[in-house]
Amino acid sequence: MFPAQALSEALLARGWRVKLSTDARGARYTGGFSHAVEVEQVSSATFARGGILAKAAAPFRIAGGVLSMAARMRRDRPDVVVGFGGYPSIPALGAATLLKLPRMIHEQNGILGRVNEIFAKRVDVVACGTWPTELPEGVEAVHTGNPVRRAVWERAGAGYIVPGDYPMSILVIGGSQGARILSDVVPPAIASLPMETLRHLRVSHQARDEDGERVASYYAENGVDAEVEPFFHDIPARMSEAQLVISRSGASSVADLSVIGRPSVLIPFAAAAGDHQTANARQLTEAGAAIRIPESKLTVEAMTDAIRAVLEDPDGALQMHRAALSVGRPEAAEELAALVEDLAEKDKSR
Ligand SMILES: CC(=O)N[C@H]1[C@@H](OP(=O)(O)OP(=O)(O)OC[C@H]2O[C@@H](n3ccc(=O)[nH]c3=O)[C@H](O)[C@@H]2O)O[C@H](CO)[C@@H](O)[C@@H]1O
Repeated sequence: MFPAQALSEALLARGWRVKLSTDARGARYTGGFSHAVEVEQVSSATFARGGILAKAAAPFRIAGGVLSMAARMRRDRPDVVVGFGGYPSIPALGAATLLKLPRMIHEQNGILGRVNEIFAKRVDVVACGTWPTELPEGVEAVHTGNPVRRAVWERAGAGYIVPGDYPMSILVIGGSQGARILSDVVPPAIASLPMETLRHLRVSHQARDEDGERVASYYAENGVDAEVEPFFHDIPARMSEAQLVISRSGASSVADLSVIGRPSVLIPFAAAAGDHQTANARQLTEAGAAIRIPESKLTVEAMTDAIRAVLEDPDGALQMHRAALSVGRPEAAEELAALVEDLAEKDKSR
């Protein structure tokens, strides 16, 4: 949802009206959007999840969503329709294709997701968050980078305090849902740090609801000052205060890390389609901004070594901070908004 939020912020600032079309589930995650964005719910469905009945009903739900969206778009005539992938984007993109409205997609990862793959050849432009992105031949593609929210780009290059003998913090995040593997491995790794380090350390740890209690008590029993939440609404602030971030390498997490510029230890989600999280992590590891630990090699010892490598080497940490910034694209939302405007203009002059 964050890339759509970031684009809506840039478009509103340029004076556009913005509507967000999503399904009932997506509508629950729109809290960060400006009140000026109208949220329109539409039915959609996935073939990938659910029982046999849900799968059998999926084509009908999708067709219903496309037709209802087409009726609304005939009335509203949006200047441009932008899809960010995922099945909730099918009705709006499907309707825009039927009505031949200007339309584009943005792909966050280096490999097209299933829905974006279907629409890549049916849209005017494919904007890419990662470069290069594997695309079918003949597709017009532009590298915009992954748009980050205003609260993130406002902290672009926020001053970095190198690790030392004063209050320090580590942020642990597992994508938008939290990651069990990080809740298993990170608390014991942090608890094994020297007393001298622990005395100055504060940890923010995002854990899944079902893991929260055991993670919080483990930290408390081992004398670690930690805050454990299922979702932090102030990640940009916490990230800019952190000396080190331990994270999955989902596209938006990598974008946030590179715009704010923080050293990280990344554990790509091994089951992600086409191993795209390893590709996402590469942007930061190749620049020297992150240490990657594949899930297959993730142990408490490997995590402890990685944390110590950053916290006990202030010069190295400073280099990692600079390296992260060198790949950040704080202007991605503006570039994407400019692309949307170009498409709207092109259509008017047709
Ligand atoms: C498990 C999975 O399939 N994940 C995919 C999903 O990632 P998912 O959406 O889970 O994760 P991302 O890293 O892309 O985005 C997470 C966002 O949530 C923010 N955050 C996180 C924790 C928190 O407490 N508060 C908070 O605000 C992060 O800073 C980041 O901006 O879509 C991405 C974009 O297609 C893919 O790259 C990921 O592979």
